[in-house]
Amino acid sequence: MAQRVALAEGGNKKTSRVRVAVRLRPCVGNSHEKDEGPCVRGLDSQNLEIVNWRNATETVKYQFDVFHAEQTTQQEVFRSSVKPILQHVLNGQNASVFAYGPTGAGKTHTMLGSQEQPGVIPRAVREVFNLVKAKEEEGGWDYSIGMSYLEIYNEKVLDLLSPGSQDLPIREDKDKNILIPGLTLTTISSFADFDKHFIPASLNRTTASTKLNQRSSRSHAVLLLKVVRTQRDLPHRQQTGKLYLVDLAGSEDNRRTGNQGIRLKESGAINLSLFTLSKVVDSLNSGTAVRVPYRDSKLTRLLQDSLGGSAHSVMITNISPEYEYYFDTFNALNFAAKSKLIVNKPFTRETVAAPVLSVKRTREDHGVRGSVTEPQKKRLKEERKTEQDGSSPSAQIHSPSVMERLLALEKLMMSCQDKDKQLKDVAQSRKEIQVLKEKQKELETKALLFSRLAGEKSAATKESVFKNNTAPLQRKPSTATTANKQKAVVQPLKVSQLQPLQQLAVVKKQSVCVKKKERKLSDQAPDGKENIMEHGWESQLDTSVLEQSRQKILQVLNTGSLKDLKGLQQIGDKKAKLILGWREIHGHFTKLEDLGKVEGMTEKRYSSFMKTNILSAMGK
Ligand SMILES: Nc1ncnc2c1ncn2[C@@H]1O[C@H](COP(=O)(O)OP(=O)(O)OP(=O)(O)O)[C@@H](O)[C@H]1O
Repeated sequence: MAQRVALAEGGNKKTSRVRVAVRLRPCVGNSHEKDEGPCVRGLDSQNLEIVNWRNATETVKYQFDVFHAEQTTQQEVFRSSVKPILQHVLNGQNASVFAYGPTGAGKTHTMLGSQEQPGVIPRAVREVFNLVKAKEEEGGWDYSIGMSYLEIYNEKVLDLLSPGSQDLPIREDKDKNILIPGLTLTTISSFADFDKHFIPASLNRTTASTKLNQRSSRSHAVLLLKVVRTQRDLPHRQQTGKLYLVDLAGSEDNRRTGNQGIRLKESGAINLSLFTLSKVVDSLNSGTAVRVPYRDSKLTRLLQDSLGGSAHSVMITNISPEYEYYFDTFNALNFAAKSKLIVNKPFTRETVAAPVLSVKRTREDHGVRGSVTEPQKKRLKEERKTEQDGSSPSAQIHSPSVMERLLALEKLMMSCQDKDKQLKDVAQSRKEIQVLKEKQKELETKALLFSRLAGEKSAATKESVFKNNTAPLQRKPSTATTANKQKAVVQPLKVSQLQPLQQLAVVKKQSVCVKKKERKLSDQAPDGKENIMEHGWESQLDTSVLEQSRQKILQVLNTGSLKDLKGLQQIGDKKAKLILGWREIHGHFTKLEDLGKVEGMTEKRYSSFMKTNILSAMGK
């Protein structure tokens, strides 16, 4: 009997890298902020630079697939970043566009826009209808379009087309398609039809006023357009393509949003899901993770298809020009830089109404993305070896122990809000910074000597490569830097951000210790259990409770204030500051073992830290 059978692959097996665009919002602040000038600006249609707060004379440069400057219109953003991927949806493939960035940077403006300046969503829907019309005229296939619209609010999936509905589950079918049973799918036959459903549903989205944005999105909103095309003649092939248009909630620094109560809870959920998104990206980039943590948040579970999955994806990172948002912008750019390394494998989803032998799926088809391939293993082995014998020039140039402390201290000086305390801390920190800078200089002189010997380009040549002819960006006066600091004391972050696998290739002594530690901590016994020598006490505990405690500690490490960090066992003032500093430089701790990379956290201290904190959390 004729049967509809899913084909494993419909045709296109090519890989598709996540395209990353960055859009800079115009300055919308008061005149005082405008006087300060922007902290970031575009250099051309792909490159931009941001002031380097660590050095008054330096900027950090980034390159993306597209850079949209302040004056870029909604039409241009759509035409260059979104329109090219829409055609795939009509061929049974998935595509997704998501707006990422800190609160108030223009994500909703980009995705939704306004009546006068419609954004990506209305333009994309209109374009899909246009494409369908043109295809129908070609003949041979019938098309139907359906829409769903949901928000993820406080880790709940809510149907915006059916307000009042309960939290919906997210499931995955055997072909790795992400499904939401119970989600309304409304058939639409024209753009006007879409508008009729979309506008009232948008009003159901949860927004609220915070100090940084009058109408801040408190949820991640996802519009899904499902295009099904069916062949008119036998064998009546049917292809289903999905377009996800996602307006993410913004990452928030609650010291500045002034969030309290319910807003603070929302913010916790937003930050946690964005943190998981960052972990997913790290995991995909490292290529070594056994498991990509998609399931750790609803957002990543839903975007599983779009990140390292089967979609043609575009991420539009929105950033703000004002100094007020400097660190948010910096973090967003670093996230965007690592996201552009992700590769997706789009394929056509097709069914036919004829008896078809089921196609055997290869291991790759099943999406075993995280497993370590032989070449990857070899590369990792080589990297470890390089670090251990110190033969990498970069291993000689960076010194995290000195540099991280320097950065952490400077950051603390810049962000400290309590004025009295600031004066005291600044005097103390200045002294420490001076000592650290001397050490840094000493290391650089050695590094320079080494790289000359190794025939590398000198630091001066490297610096000139980054020079451009445009006038320098205005630098906000900072107590942490001096005007005569002509030589860059640190490498622009770009170098390490774009080569995550080499990020640990730092000073020989430390990296050897960190690597060994990392390997030992993450070593798995053949049966998958953790090394009993390291974690013997853990095996006595209930695994789910243990995992909960670990997650709690990880959350404090990633989102806790200085006070929260000091609330952890064995974390004093100095260590808490070093953790904050590490966070500023590297973003979040992907896993607890990363704590081993923080200055002074030896293997023994780490084990003892974990044991004490977990047992104390469990009241033992
Ligand atoms: N490109 C732009 N041109 C003009 N105005 C803009 C632009 N981008 C953003 N804005 C304005 O900036 C303000 C904040 O933008 P928006 O609400 O889109 O930020 P958001 O990133 O979605 O914030 P949140 O995460 O808090 O929801 C709005 O008033 C918006 O109209």
